Amino acid sequence: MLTRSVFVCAPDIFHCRASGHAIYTRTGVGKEAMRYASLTTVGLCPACAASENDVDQAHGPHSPFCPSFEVLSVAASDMPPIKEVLLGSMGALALMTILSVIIGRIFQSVPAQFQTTLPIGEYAAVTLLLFFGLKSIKDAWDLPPSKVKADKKGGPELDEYAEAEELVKEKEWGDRSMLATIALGAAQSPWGVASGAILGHLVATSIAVLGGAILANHISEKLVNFAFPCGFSGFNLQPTIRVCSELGGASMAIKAWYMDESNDDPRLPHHRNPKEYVPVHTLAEIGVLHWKLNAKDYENDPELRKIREERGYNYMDLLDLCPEKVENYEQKLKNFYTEHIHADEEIRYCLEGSGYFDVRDKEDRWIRIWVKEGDLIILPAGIYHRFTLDASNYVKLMRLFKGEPIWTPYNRPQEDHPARKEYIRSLTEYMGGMPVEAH
Ligand SMILES: CSCCC(=O)C(=O)O
Ligand SMILES: [Fe+2]
Ligand code: NI
Repeated sequence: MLTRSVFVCAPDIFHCRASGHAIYTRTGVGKEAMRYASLTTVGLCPACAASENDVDQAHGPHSPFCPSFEVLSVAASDMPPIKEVLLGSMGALALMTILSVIIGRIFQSVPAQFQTTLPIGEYAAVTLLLFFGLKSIKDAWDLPPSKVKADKKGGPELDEYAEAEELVKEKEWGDRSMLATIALGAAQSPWGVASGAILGHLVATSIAVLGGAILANHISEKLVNFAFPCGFSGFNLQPTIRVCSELGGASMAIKAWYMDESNDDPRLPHHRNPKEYVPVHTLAEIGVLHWKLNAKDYENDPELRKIREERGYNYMDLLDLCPEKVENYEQKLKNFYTEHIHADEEIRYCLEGSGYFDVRDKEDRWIRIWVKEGDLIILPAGIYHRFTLDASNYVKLMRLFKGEPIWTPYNRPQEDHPARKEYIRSLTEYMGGMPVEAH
């Protein structure tokens, strides 16, 4: 039987007004896209498509997120040329992809406050990608071998439609790819995502159109389901790498990253593009130690007591960093953000709110350490550092000290300061003295 593929989409199954046969259409945004998407025969099944372009009555509003590229065999004589099909569907897909990316951006950029303290868009991206990727694999896994259709020689068309209908109901991987696009658009560079997704669709569409007849017999449905997560990720390699790095970041005990070079507001995160997280062992290598404690019960916390006893931190005070409680608030913040060292360790335990401790690494790059409730960090004597509030604009810190507290900052440059020299020496030596319980 002569066949050519048509794109179909789950919500767009309706019935031939003449014969009552199920008809599958390619969705688009609005009539134009639909028409381009080769739907001259919509409204009538190919067999009854004597009259043309009776398109719209049967068709409700389109979902803009429905670029499914399921494939169905239809008698070729009733179909427009392949070039039109390809161009039309690509146009619709490109439009939907761009829309998705825009939606993703809006989703991300809503409240600046959330964006910096809680990267919702990025977590959502990771979650969605994981979810759809895994679901696709699971679907493939669950698909019984009997569903893999045996080659059928020109059976009645009605059967093929019915079978395709079943297939369509079962899977909506186009929708999945759109959701993933929205999510990636939220988390990543919009141009990269848009071009990656469009390229991905172009290749998938070409394969679908050209190999439509083969796919229509869904010999490789199982394969397609396995291939989807890989393929989509492949075409979005860069964003995927970023999402993986985001996953890494989300799972970190304490978040730290290399800073960009921009002079924007210090209270913004100042991530590099792409983000570069710094693992705790790298922090440990430059002598920065970290513990996660229960800040809610800091007065009775046995873990805190143990650290204080072991390290001799007999002095303690609380610093509530807000304009009402701190004298010379603005000036103090300015001083905190001026690069400096101390002759002693700087020990800070975050009880509420959050803020950024920036420290220089061995190559003199800034590492930004995001300290939140429950984070206790120790900066070694002699390390260049500074502190700023983040977008939440509030932090309550416990300050600890061995003996009488001395907070004197020595602003950079301090290459001849004994504490600096000692610190440099300790960096070049084996850092074996690190307490192992720090994490
Ligand atoms: C607000 S505590 C951190 C600021 C700092 O580096 C310091 O106090 O020396
Ligand atoms: Fe300091
Ligand atoms: Ni612990």
